[in-house]
This record gives sequence, structure tokens and C-alpha cells, in this order.
Amino acid sequence: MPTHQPPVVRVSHLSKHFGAHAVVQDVSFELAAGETLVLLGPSGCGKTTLLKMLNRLVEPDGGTVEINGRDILAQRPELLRRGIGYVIQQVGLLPHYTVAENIAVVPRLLGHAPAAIADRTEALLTRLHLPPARYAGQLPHQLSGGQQQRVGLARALAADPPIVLLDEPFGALDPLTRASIRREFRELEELRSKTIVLVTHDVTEAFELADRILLLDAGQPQQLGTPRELLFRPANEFVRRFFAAERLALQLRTLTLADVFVETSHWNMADTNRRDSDNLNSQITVNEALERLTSADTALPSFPFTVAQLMAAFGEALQREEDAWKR
Ligand SMILES: Nc1ncnc2c1ncn2[C@@H]1O[C@H](COP(=O)(O)OP(=O)(O)OP(=O)(O)O)[C@@H](O)[C@H]1O
Repeated sequence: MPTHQPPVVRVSHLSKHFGAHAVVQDVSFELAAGETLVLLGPSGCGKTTLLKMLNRLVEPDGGTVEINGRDILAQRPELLRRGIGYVIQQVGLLPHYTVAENIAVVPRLLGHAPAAIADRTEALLTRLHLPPARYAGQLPHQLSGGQQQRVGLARALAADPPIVLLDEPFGALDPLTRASIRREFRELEELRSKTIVLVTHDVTEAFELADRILLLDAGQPQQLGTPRELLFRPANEFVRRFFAAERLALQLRTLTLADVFVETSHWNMADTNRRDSDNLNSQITVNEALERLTSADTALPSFPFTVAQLMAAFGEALQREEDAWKR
């Protein structure tokens, strides 16, 4: 994360009450350009309310939000929102507008030229695996849930906003579709340079997508850090318990081959036997390596270590993490 650039988003001591109920309490964080922050926590902990305070759909009772150094209260809400992409939980496509018309809403408000809007719509649909010739003229009800969510994402990205807010963007999907759309989402070139705040209650999703996670409980921030910090350096008992049930799965998704083979000869062996340096990448996670090692697909590049060797090295890496924690 570059430290010399001012943060794109700066949230300071943000609070919100509904009646006597403190829904968000004293939340602060800063986001650098291109960073993805995941707001995570149990249902009702205030994630959506916090997200909506970033684009003035909810006004705070205390604290400030600055975007590119400017207090958002100094900007007209409609203008502010045109510069911030937003995907809501229920997708919210306009039912009588076609896919292309839905995507064009914000660029039209911004006065973009019709030809430019058409080009952009076509490019986005193509990138989101919705061939425009087939889908541009369809109505939302003709699409599956996953396709509607992709159109919702295309609409949020249409005017190329530097900041995108996503509220449970894969919420309506079954677990398998959810996992595959998440993979596409991660690989989407379009999103690489964006500053993203994403709300989810799904721990795996948070770990797959976040640069940093803000874990909330009853409106109060519990820990802000990388997935790895939350997993291996929980700030308190709530954080530890929140990840306890899925701990092993998360550890497998968090540690990379570079982490587990760091102090053994295995990785050197992998290095010398490397056949395809693009595919045999030390940054892939233990989980991905396991999937590949146990896959029936023989086209995948093989590894110069076995499942047993990988698991032994993984066990040693966990031990190293624990020892470092005790010191
Ligand atoms: N407009 C409102 N008026 C009164 N209470 C509200 C309002 N909006 C939200 N709340 C309450 O604030 C609390 C936090 O809601 P919020 O939607 O921010 O939580 P969340 O963490 O996003 O939950 P979920 O994961 O279930 O969507 C809840 O108890 C909710 O009932």
C-alpha cells in the first residue's frame, strides 16, 4: 500500500443511532486507492448502515467521512453518489428497463454521449460473460439470479467510478454459483484499480476478497486488519470465536506455498523442477494447491511435492505462526 498518497476514503469516529439503539459506534478507518475493505460481522451488527453512511444514504450522528480529502457533507448527495458505484443486496434492477438501459442509467445522468454509453455497455457485458448480442435487450426477469447480480455490478461500474460499494453482492445465490461468481469477480480487470468496500456475513467470502477486514460486533469495531492478522493475531475473544468454526479452512486459504515451504527444502525442490513458472506460483494458497493435487484434471500442471509433503509443511507453518505469537 503506498503510504505517500492521501487516503481515498477516510472515516473518522463515525456513529449512528436509531432511537436509543447505537447501530454504529466510533468506527474509523482509511482506505488507499485500489484497496478492498470487507465489512464483516453477524447479522444486524451495522454493516449496511456503515456502508450507507459512505454515500449519504444514511446520515451519521457523529464523525466524518472524507473522500479524496473532502468531507462528503460538503457535497450534494446525488452528485456524490454518481461518483460512487453501489450494488445493493437485492440487486434492484429496474424491471421495465432492458439490461442495456439499466446499465446506462448513471452514464446518462452524467450526460455521457450515447455512442460512448453503448460501447461501454457492450464492453462490460462481454467482460462479465453476458454476450451483449444475447443479453443487452433482455429484461431483468428473463435472467437468472447470478446474471442479474452481474448486471447489477455492470451498472455500478458503468460510469467507471473510482470507488465501489457492494452490499452482499452475491447474497441471492446458491453456494456453488456464489463461489464461481466470486472467482470471476476477483479476476475482473475492471475492479483491480478500484477502491472497494464490500459487506458480507460470509467468512470465506471475506477471506477470498479482502485486502483488509473490519470485523464488527453490535456496531463496535472488533479488529481491522488483513485476513491473516485476524486469523493468527485475533485482537480479542470475539474475533477468535468468530473464526473458530472455519479456522482450518481459513488457514488453508490464507497461507501460500511461499509461507509453508519457507524453511524446508521442499520449495527449493519445487523451484528447480519448475516447468511452468506462471502456473507454479509461490503465491497460490495451500487450498488451491490441494485442489490441484487432488483434481482428476490431468491438464493442470503438477507439483513436485505430494499431498502428504504439503500437509506436513502446512503443519510446520502453523506451528511457526503459533510460536511467533507466543514470543
Ligand atoms: N432505518 C432504520 N431504522 C431503525 N433501525 C434500523 C434502520 N436500519 C437499520 N436498523 C437497525 O440497525 C441494526 C443494524 O442494521 P444493518 O442493516 O446495518 O445491519 P447488518 O449488519 O447490515 O445486517 P444484515 O447482515 O442482516 O444485513 C439492526 O438492528 C437494524 O434493525
